[in-house]
Amino acid sequence: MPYEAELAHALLTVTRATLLTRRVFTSSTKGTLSKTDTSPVTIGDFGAQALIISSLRHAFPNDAIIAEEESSSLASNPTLTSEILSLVSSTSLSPEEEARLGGSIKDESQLLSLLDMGKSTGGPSGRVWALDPIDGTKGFLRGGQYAVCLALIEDGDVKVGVLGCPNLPLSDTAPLPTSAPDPDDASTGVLFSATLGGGASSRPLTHTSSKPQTDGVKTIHMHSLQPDNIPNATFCESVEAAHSSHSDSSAIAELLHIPLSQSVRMDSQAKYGSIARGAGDIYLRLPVPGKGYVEKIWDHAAGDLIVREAGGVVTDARGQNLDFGRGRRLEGNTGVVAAPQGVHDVVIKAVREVLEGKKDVDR
Ligand SMILES: Nc1ncnc2c1ncn2[C@@H]1O[C@H](COP(=O)(O)OS(=O)(=O)O)[C@@H](OP(=O)(O)O)[C@H]1O
Ligand SMILES: [Mg+2]
Ligand SMILES: [Mg+2]
Ligand SMILES: [Mg+2]
Repeated sequence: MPYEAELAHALLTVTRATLLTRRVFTSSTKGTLSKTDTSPVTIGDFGAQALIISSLRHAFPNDAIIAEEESSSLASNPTLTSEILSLVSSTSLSPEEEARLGGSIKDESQLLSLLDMGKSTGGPSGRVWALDPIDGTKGFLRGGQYAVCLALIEDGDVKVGVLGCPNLPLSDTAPLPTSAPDPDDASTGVLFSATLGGGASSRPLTHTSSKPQTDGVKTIHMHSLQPDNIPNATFCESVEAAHSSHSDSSAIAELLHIPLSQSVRMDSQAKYGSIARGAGDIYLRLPVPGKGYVEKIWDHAAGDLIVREAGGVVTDARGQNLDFGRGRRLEGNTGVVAAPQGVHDVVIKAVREVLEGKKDVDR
């Protein structure tokens, strides 16, 4: 199978990092700092990023890396740096698995330099890993959904995607969670993955060790929704109205006759994983007027592939494919609309009708 080694490595390194974030999630202190753009970052984000970059350097030393965080956000804070080092030093994997990932991080100076190895500018050629160590940091802090996200992009195309979603139900048939997860519940925690042309899968978060290719692995599919059934669809969107316009999504739902009670607000790329396994149907991410925000590739690469491999279509709000070959951001796109193949056209028509019908053209 093409990209078998990359997928196996991505599954293991995302598992190790996700289990680290879970330890921070359940701890009362999360070492939260505010970045220059005022968004939050925690010792969980830094720890997960350092561990994943360390393993990628070990396994694929010639590949470029684009990652969200950098050491300057730590602002030379020695207390937090040593907390992160102790966090990355206690592992949940077996010695054999640790060896496959290249072992542990030795000291603080190695930790800081690893954090800064995710500064590739990306572009249309070559291999680059896109990493979001905690997507939905605000959700992570408020006790909601978050995801550890890793994707391999080659010549602008996503080839491998893995999402670690520790707060989603393991069961593919469970409804979308609307309340805070119980981190001690053994039926919580799932990994989603896909390779281009190889389909999409889910598996238990903790079940990696002996046979990562087969243990607990299930092929996942979107709902096969048709236009007549759209009023029965569930759509999901960001919790933060600053990230995705809630008023526009309401107007679109109204046009499609989808009751608002069928919408679920959820942080992070857990939205992509959820619709890919049929726990929900449509993901709407609608540009907020006046912001001119350009999406980052690490917020979408893994989820885009997982949904497409599960039988969905992912485009921006204008119906264009997401273009991951334009650098660190999705420079050619605005918003995201992900839906089952049978209804994506109809959803895009409604999105365009609502967005183009408004006077505000800054989108
Ligand atoms: N202004 C604006 N508009 C759109 N998107 C933004 C914006 N600001 C941030 N971000 C990115 O949103 C990521 C969080 O994902 P979601 O928006 O899906 O989740 S939620 O808002 O927390 O519900 C979040 O990812 P993390 O930083 O990894 O948490 C950001 O990269
Ligand atoms: Mg962030
Ligand atoms: Mg993110
Ligand atoms: Mg993040």
